[in-house]
Amino acid sequence: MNGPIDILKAVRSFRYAGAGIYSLFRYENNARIHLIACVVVAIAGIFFQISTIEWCIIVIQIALVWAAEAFNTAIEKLADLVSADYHPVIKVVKDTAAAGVLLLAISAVIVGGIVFIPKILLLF
Ligand SMILES: Nc1ncnc2c1ncn2[C@@H]1O[C@H](COP(=O)(O)OP(=O)(O)OP(=O)(O)O)[C@@H](O)[C@H]1O
Repeated sequence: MNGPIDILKAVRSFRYAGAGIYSLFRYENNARIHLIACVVVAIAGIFFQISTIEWCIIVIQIALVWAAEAFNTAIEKLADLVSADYHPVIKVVKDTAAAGVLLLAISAVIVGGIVFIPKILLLF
């Protein structure tokens, strides 16, 4: 882009991104599951009074899973547009995009375990 920064264009981009976030949580089942998991983790974080650094790591993990879910959904929609019928390449594209979400979800569960399991054990 040449010339000064276009603030209005930046604001419009935020609005479009906001619409994407709305549609993600409104229509995508997996994104809703991640949202519920996030609320549970936030409640646990408050209950166990986790440290600032633990909050930072958990927030990064949650954002990674949500971002992966957003990219996965975008790829799925594009794939459906490119080929509504079965196609072996579409299968690989969708499965690989889903694998990205799964890998980050596994890492989030491991991080959650490392942070919360010792605190849960202390309750007994
Ligand atoms: N057009 C297609 N060609 C080949 N395989 C497909 C196609 N559409 C879906 N699949 C296979 O079915 C799986 C599920 O695809 P689908 O698009 O239903 O995603 P999903 O995980 O059920 O997500 P959502 O319910 O949010 O759409 C894919 O991972 C892929 O293996």
